[in-house]
Amino acid sequence: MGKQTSNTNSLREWILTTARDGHDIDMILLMMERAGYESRQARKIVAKTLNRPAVALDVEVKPPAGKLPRHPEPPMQIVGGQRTEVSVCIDTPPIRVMEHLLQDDECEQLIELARPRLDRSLTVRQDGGNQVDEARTSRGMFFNPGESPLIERIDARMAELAGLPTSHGEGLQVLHYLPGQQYEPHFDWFDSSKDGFKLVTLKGGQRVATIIMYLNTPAGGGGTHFPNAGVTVTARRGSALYFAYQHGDQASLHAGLPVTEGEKWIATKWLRERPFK
Ligand SMILES: O=C(O)CCC(=O)C(=O)O
Ligand SMILES: [Fe+2]
Repeated sequence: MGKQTSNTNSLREWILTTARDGHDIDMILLMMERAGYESRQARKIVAKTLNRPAVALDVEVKPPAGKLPRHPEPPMQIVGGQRTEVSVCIDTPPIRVMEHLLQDDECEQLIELARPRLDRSLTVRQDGGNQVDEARTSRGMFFNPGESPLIERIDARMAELAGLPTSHGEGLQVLHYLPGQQYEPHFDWFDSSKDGFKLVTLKGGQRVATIIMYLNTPAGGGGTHFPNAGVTVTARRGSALYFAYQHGDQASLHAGLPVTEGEKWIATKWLRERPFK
């Protein structure tokens, strides 16, 4: 590193080139610190340049104190009377792609029930509140746990799939993305070094698994991408993506890729280590 990195643009270029040359993030940070950058500032710039949440660069893996999910086993599972096939298994992070987890008419009903209740999606702020976030441009809504027989049935099916009691589930969330809309790389676990951690984990503790149900098949784009695992799951009506994680798990970094054509509807179920309600 030399004088050429004294302005931000060329510093960003240097970070990108160095990462492409195969140096890992710790090495890039070390080189920056040796060149006089303060550690926090270096992490911030590297995270922004490589489109990684800053937390990705500085966290410890901590297993939950509460219950762990049970990963669905191939070749198939019968959950809530629904026969679902496990078509893909990945070890790191534990990922399962599930076929026919929802029936077509359940997907349709979820979309129609959610449509009039959609609002701009929020993300959890560091102080524990919610915020509109440019990284998440979809619109969404939450069903109340067990608010109707359909929701009750789906909540129960998802809990059974992950081997956790229904009480460990957050309210089912539906998201709607139009062309260009996406959810940038993020973790679903909560970062214990953030001020709001106590508040967001007060009820239910840490998140331990996520199930993303694809309610339609977007005409283009819209897959769920795990940049650190090098995996993209195709969004297809009725299928679902299960993945599990612990605090600090870098492999679980994931993104909702931009929809390029048509629209994308998903329902997300986040599961906690302890009862959420
Ligand atoms: O849209 C997607 O495929 C990903 C959604 C997601 O990551 C989430 O809801 O936590
Ligand atoms: Fe997510």
